[in-house]
Amino acid sequence: MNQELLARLTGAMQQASLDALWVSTPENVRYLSGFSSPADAKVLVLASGEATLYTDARYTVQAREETALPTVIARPPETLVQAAPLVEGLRVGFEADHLTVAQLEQLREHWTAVQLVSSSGLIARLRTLKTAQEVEAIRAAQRLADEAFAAVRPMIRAGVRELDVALALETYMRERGAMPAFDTIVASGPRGAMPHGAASERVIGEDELVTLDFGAQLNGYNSDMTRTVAVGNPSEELRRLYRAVLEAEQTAVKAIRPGMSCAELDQLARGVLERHGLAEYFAHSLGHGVGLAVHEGPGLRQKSEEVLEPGMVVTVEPGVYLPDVGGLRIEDLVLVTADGYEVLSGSPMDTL
Ligand SMILES: CSCC[C@H](N)C(=O)N1CCC[C@H]1C(=O)O
Repeated sequence: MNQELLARLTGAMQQASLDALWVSTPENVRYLSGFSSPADAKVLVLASGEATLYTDARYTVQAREETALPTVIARPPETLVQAAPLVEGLRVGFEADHLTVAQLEQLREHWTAVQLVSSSGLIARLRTLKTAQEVEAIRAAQRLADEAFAAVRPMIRAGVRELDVALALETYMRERGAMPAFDTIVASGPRGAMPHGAASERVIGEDELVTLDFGAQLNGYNSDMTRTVAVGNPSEELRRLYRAVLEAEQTAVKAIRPGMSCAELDQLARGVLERHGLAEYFAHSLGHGVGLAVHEGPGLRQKSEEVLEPGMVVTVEPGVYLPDVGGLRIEDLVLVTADGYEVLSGSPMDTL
């Protein structure tokens, strides 16, 4: 864990009046420790800045290779017995957004002389601002996704199953050491009306739009991009939808700069779709931060109170979804820079 990050975290803990933080959210465990099996690990951070990784004997060698943090090898609930002397008499925060009720009961059982405090978003807020190293990791993940798209684009035609397109994208990424960041979305024809239309056995038809939303997870960091491609000659109505979504996407991307409010950015894209009479079909928020998690802060949504800052990496992904007709989405991955933005996704977009 770098010293600046540690100082920011202990500062946030102090503000929340915490003497210690029990970190259980996998992405946060990885963020603090660099350990690549974070679902089987926890980190205890003390206000003094001392941090310890707890994992079990399956990971003895891996932990030695991957983390600079002192490591305790124990399996829960022995983990809690081991940590108990460090937290005795302290106010200890736990991550309410992740810890299950059963796990909280275990903490209560083993840490009897501890004041357990529900905390939320302490590390998530730090994670919204990426270091140069993190930006490089996301850039590499996106580059791989772009290459996968270029390799698979020629097979997206009538007569091919959505599943086979998804498999080709995922195979390309897996062969190069990555995993799919999430279930690859390939939504063709009327399935385009499903924002999360994971690839199905449907065979792509002639003159349809096909929405592909996918990402690579490489060294823990994710990418996220959507392209909608035309097969044959889609109808003028579908083209109209496509052009409206493209305009909304480009308008929002071009407005990105530090100080821009996330709610305002969402409204900018929504306003474009409104002028095209399509706002009611834009069924989700404009975008979200991307990093160790595919979905993280900041949220580019109507009720957000967040403001863009340099170092944030966000998606911009307006879409329209018309039940029984179809729909589409176009999404770029964008870095907020000191004086504007840089689009990290490099795949070409169709012009319709
Ligand atoms: C299941 S991960 C989906 C990734 C995708 N790019 C995405 O974030 N969205 C697609 C529809 C809206 C948005 C979402 O909020 O899930």
